[in-house]
Amino acid sequence: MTAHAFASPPPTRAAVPVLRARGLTKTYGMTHALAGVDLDLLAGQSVAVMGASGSGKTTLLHCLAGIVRPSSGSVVLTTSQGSVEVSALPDSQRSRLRRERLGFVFQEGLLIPELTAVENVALALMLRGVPRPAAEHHAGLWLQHLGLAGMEDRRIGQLSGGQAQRVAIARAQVTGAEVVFADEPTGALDHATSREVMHALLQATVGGGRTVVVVTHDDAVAAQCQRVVRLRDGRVVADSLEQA
Ligand SMILES: Nc1ncnc2c1ncn2[C@@H]1O[C@H](COP(=O)(O)OP(=O)(O)OP(=O)(O)O)[C@@H](O)[C@H]1O
Repeated sequence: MTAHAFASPPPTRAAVPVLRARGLTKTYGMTHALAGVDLDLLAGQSVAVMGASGSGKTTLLHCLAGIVRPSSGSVVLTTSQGSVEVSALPDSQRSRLRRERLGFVFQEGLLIPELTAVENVALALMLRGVPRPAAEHHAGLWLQHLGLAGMEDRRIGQLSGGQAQRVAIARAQVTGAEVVFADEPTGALDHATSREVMHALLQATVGGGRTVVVVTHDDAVAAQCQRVVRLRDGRVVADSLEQA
């Protein structure tokens, strides 16, 4: 079985948005981090979310991914397993949804330094009940697929920043997540490595019919995505899809 076979692409649902946000607001005290966002993300689409510091990018990502609940508005996720209103779920069900149906690549990687590359990736499967030998086998296939053959048994601290981000990409992909969220996935990398990591991320996601949402300050990273959404003061002020 190949890495692709284990995390097979979902059927095409071109007309139905994978994520549909309506009237999203998020308020922290006096701060309106999101001030009314409507957004449809399609299957197989790569979307960069850009904007100045404090414009609400991470808050939007966190609301879309069910990490935080919006103050008002809704987020509906539609995958091959059906539709769910993420924003209406209690905390425990949102955690489960994130673990089972979504993938995450954050700048810090969220990798466990004490574990090896293959153990970090396998953990995502073991949390879903896959026995360790099978989990490590499939984790190894994804690491190979992302150019990390021979590095499976290194701890995270023994990898370069770009290699560690590839481990994070493998971890986000190994469960077959149909939507992957990346917050500044290349923020700590040099230009060439950033390009390679973005390429690996896009190949592993969009290449398999999955959707990827990337928060970034970097124009070069955004240019690798199919669509760019710009935020200002918690609102969408530009969307390359609408301009196209
Ligand atoms: N947990 C929180 N508590 C209070 N205020 C918050 C919280 N999270 C975000 N904010 C505020 O909400 C606004 C939007 O923050 P957010 O992190 O979404 O912006 P951003 O565009 O991702 O910024 P950056 O590019 O600097 O990461 C900011 O004014 C921020 O200070």
